[in-house]
Amino acid sequence: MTIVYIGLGSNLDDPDVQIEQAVIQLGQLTKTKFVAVSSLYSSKPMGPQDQPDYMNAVACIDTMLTPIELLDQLQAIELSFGRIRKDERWGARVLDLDILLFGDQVINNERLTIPHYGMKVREFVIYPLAELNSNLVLPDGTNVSNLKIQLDDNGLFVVRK
Ligand SMILES: CC1(C)Nc2nc(N)[nH]c(=O)c2N=C1O
Repeated sequence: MTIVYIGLGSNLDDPDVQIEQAVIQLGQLTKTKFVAVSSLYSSKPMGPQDQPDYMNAVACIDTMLTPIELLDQLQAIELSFGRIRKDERWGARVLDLDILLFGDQVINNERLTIPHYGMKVREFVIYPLAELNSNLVLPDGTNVSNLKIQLDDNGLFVVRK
């Protein structure tokens, strides 16, 4: 089994409901045990500002799936929520499920970049991740609590514990 952290994001069609429903779907992944989910956070859009604020959370699972098997299942969930893969890059979306960390694995191939390429500079990832595990150390030795201290909260706030 491998501990995996997944970033959840939504800013369309009742984002809080999208996140809650997505968490239920994560609990139904094959060969996987659901471990925990962070509080629900509201965050300003990173990238184009002409879109609604986001709802973000981070979930933790313990899985026997391979990284690609997990990616396939997460992309299927996104599609089932109406996410069109050709969504405008950095545009509004109904649901984003990003694999942030897959154990201490470092993966770089055409389908997967793990750890997630932008996670260290995203308060809407680092704050919920530190909430779940303040002692977490990334594969490159970076401590998540130190990353949180260095990151401005950019107006991030907890909507629901
Ligand atoms: C468009 C981009 C980069 N901006 C985001 N901005 C925020 N605040 N939250 C997200 O989940 C998010 N996801 C994205 O994909």
